[in-house]
Amino acid sequence: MFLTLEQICVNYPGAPAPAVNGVSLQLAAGQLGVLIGPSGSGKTSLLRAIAGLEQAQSGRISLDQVLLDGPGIRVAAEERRIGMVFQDFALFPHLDIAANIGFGLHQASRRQREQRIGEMLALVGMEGSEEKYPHQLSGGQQQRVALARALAPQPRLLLLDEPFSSLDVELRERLAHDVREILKQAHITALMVTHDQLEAFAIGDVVGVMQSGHLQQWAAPYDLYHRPATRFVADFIGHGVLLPGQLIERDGRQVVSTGLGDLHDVSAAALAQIHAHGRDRQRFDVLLRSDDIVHDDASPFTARIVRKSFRGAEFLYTLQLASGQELLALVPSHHDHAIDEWIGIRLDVSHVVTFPL
Ligand SMILES: Nc1ncnc2c1ncn2[C@@H]1O[C@H](COP(=O)(O)OP(=O)(O)OP(=O)(O)O)[C@@H](O)[C@H]1O
Repeated sequence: MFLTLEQICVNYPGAPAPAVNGVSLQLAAGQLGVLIGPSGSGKTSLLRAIAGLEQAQSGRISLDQVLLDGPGIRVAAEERRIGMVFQDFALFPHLDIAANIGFGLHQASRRQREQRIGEMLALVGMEGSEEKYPHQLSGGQQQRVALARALAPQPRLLLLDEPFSSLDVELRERLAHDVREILKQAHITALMVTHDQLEAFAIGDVVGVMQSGHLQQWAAPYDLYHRPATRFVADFIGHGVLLPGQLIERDGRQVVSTGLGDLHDVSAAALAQIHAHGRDRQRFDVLLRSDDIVHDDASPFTARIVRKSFRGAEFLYTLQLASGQELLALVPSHHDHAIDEWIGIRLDVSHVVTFPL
């Protein structure tokens, strides 16, 4: 693996708990990793430890087979060849774009520097901007220049800390896709921190969810969404709700029975997960996402609409069962029902995910 972290801990003096607590993860060369998690969960601290700006008190960090941090070893930040892009662009306002991008290229000849600046501007789609100044550029353009500047000295790894958070939502989405393409085209290995799940999914080959210094799961976006490893991840990613379930045999088949009907499509992986619950494996919680609940007038199960929000193609309904439990359901927006109306619902769960009680 290109980047390997093993059991990294970061403790700030006087803090009651470690900011980063035993985090291990790996990135292959050219892979894009993203860390998400609530405020204060340790994402920035982890990034700074990788950059060498914060001391990891224990654990090992290696990059391209070289140990950067480990017992008795600490490679200085400026020798790690790690580039960083921050939220606030941090371009030098008094330098033109060429000088900003060329800032880290002191060892290159003038010709090499000009060539590299030209290549970097082309990479981020800003050819011909050499003589402009940062204040003449939009926020998105400034962030492209910041990316070009970080990539110019050919870092072995790029770290991005909330690079889009000061941009408006529409621009963020576009820039997130562009940045993924730019990094892939340049075969850069990168680790990014964001608050925004959709951004994480749009950019990351692998996404990690942090909570209280721990890395709860490190997985492909699809697996994070469909096979969350912990209740925290299930809730944090896609607002899953949990419904009591039970493994029973019906007509010779093992099914998961819930208050909203049986789930027949129980994969071997789901059964293994249920068996791993141990002691009380007959009863557990089943994860339901908004796209697992289908509006069906013919269904014997009904729920009351408590809230609804229009999302264009769909409504996101908050539903309440007779038991009082709330569920979220995405319903095509041509089904426009009123608040307090009872509608028929049916479960259509393609991945059964369970958690022990
Ligand atoms: N320099 C510091 N000195 C002491 N404590 C710090 C320092 N930097 C961060 N912390 C604490 O470490 C914990 C993790 O902070 P960190 O900034 O890494 O989290 P984060 O997940 O990046 O948060 P956010 O999403 O709000 O940026 C928090 O409790 C924070 O208060």
